[in-house]
Amino acid sequence: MVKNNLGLKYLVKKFGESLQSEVQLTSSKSESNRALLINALSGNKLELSNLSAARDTQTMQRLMQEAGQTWDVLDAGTTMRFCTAFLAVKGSGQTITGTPRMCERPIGLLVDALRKLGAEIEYLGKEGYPPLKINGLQEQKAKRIEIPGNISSQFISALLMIGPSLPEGIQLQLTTEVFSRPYIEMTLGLMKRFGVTADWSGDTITVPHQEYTGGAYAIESDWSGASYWYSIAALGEDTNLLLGGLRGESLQGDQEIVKIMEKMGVQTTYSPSGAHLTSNGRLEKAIDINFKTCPDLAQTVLVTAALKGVTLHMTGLESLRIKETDRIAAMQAELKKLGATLTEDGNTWKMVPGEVPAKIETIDTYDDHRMAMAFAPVSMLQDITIDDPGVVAKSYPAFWEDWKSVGIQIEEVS
Ligand SMILES: O=C(O)C1=C[C@@H](OP(=O)(O)O)[C@@H](O)[C@H](O)C1
Ligand SMILES: C=C(OP(=O)(O)O)C(=O)O
Repeated sequence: MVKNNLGLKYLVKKFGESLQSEVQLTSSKSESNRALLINALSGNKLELSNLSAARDTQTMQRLMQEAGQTWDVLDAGTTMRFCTAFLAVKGSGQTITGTPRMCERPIGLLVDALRKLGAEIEYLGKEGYPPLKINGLQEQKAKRIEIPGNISSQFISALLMIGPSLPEGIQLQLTTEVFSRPYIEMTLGLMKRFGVTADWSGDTITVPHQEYTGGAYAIESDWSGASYWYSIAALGEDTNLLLGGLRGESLQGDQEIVKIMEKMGVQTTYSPSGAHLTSNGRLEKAIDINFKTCPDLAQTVLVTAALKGVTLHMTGLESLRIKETDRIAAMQAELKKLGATLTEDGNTWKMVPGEVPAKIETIDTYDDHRMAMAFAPVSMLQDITIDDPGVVAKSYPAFWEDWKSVGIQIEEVS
């Protein structure tokens, strides 16, 4: 089990002032975990700096260093999918497992693809889910692999990163529309940074056999983590906030938060130090958003909109059901506490804000870091209690410390 501080709650006190401050943001776990996999596949040729302190990244780093018989990824999706692909080329009978929730998150499409390439993979529990026992491929049996792109882009990223190490390379044919596409582009972008070329034409991505080159790379700050600060800025008045370490040209699709929040009052400009957030006074009362390219922003945007009286018409939320928790169900329950309703009609969702109660009930977090971080900005309007605040460690361990550093008061309650 992942040990969060069970039983602990944080009372985040209302912060009624205008926020004039700066924060050095945590770095991206998505970039970090890709860089760590590429480093391992390259024979440790990379010089990485600013690796994320996220538990998901620390776990990835520890597993790669220990190289033991049992790889426990805890609740880290990327770590599970990337290490499974790594073991499919380098493994010799290792077991890979994770938390009970991780063993409910699908991996069948990745396993099918790796088996076709020639790896021997056995399901130790339920077919299609971790835990797995993996023997690395002795001989490559296929090069062209068909894979749906609408379940998790992490399967595709994992296959692409091992592609150059395969004797014949890999050719992926994406058989459905692609969700979370920017994460695949991030993968290809980092591979290119380390000397590997790939071609994405139509629905086919081709990676020839080649060697990763070495080189130095500083991981960028985390745009998903930045989204909670955008929420604070949207809910506060007269904000002036510098988020250190973010770049205007990012590999991360969650930079989309800039465009979304422009419609809810936050303007972004860049300097060499990072992203500067100021208030722009705008508020659109109904917004259409497709979260297909940025699913991790959904919770932040839903909470911000619910509190600003903005109706959201949404598509692209399908993958939320198979993340750290069923995020649709969790959001339906918790948004109710803010007086809002989230309804589903086929492949579309609608969030209608309501009257925000004068005292909001404790927010439950469902072992999901993004539940805690998305609801914390309620404190711009009133006191809010967040259950199991330690969940943030998965991606942003310094989250609460960073909040305190700008003057937000937090008290432990039980
Ligand atoms: O590749 C990545 O780093 C990620 C891809 C996304 O997952 P899916 O591709 O499963 O949507 C995202 O939700 C996750 O937090 C990180
Ligand atoms: C879904 C997430 O992570 P993962 O899939 O890597 O567990 C996330 O960080 O929101």
